Amino acid sequence: MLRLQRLRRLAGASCLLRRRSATWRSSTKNASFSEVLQLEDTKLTGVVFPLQGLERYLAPGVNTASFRIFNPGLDHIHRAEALFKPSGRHVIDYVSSAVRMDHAPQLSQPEVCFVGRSNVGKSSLIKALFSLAPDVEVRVSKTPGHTKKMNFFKVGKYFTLVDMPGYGYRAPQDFADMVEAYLQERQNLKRTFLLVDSVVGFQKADHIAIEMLEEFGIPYVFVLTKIDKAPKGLLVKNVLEIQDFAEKHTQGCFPQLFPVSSIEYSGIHLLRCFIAHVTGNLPMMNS
Ligand SMILES: Nc1nc2c(ncn2[C@@H]2O[C@H](COP(=O)(O)OP(=O)(O)OP(=O)(O)O)[C@@H](O)[C@H]2O)c(=O)[nH]1
Ligand SMILES: [Mg+2]
Repeated sequence: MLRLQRLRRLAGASCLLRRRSATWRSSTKNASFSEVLQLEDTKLTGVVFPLQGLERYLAPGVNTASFRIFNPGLDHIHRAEALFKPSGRHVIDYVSSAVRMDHAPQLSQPEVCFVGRSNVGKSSLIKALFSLAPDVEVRVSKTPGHTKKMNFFKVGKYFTLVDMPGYGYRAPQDFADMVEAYLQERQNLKRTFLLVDSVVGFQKADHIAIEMLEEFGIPYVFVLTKIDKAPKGLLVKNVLEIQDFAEKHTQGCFPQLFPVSSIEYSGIHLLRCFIAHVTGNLPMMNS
């Protein structure tokens, strides 16, 4: 697809954005894995492995093999958490922001980035991932189009997380220039997380972003956000649709979706573990 055409479509595609905004409840309950381990089994599964927690709502016979492709043990999840906790010389911090690639910090450590429609919950997800490092400031807002720059956060010497501006409604003018260039040029980019809102499911702008990631041939994975907000039936429908799409219509997408709630911390511990894994920081894992 012509770059300019995609640029316009990504920046301008008006989506069915829900204006009904959620208030940010800054609960720290279940932020740490040791707290989660105190939960009874069903609740623990729901918080740590939200996909598996949904299995009981599925019709008999639905194939759930792809729900467990990345299926670490609790010990791996615990080990991964240590990377997200600052200690001694292990510093987690905001590095800098950039609107152009030549302003992006020169970092050689593995990197992952978070993309998705404005307001889908990218910054909130990063804030939840960093909830054990409360000094790290990640700004979230109920107003779509809040994040205007690429924001780089360094997790010690291990990896970098990048919070991207959103596409679609109120995307920054230079969105596509900045994000396309980043995705194409960033040598140390190990995985792109494409966030989809669990209440609204795939939107037109998401398909444009998927097309772009497929065209660039870079590995990506879907994250389903705000699962605390979606009624169970709708959540299950969107989960199955996205899993099916990833399996049948993509090349570069990891075939397991990661559902999360940045408010209740569901899926956050597993996602920390996946990030540690894809950045090469859990060498004992072979899944
Ligand atoms: N209920 C609920 N609300 C959430 C969750 N994650 C984010 N939100 C809310 O969604 C709104 C947008 O969150 P942000 O994290 O700023 O979204 P963003 O994708 O970074 O948005 P832009 O920077 O504008 O692209 C805020 O009002 C958040 O409180 C979640 O897991 N559950
Ligand atoms: Mg943001």
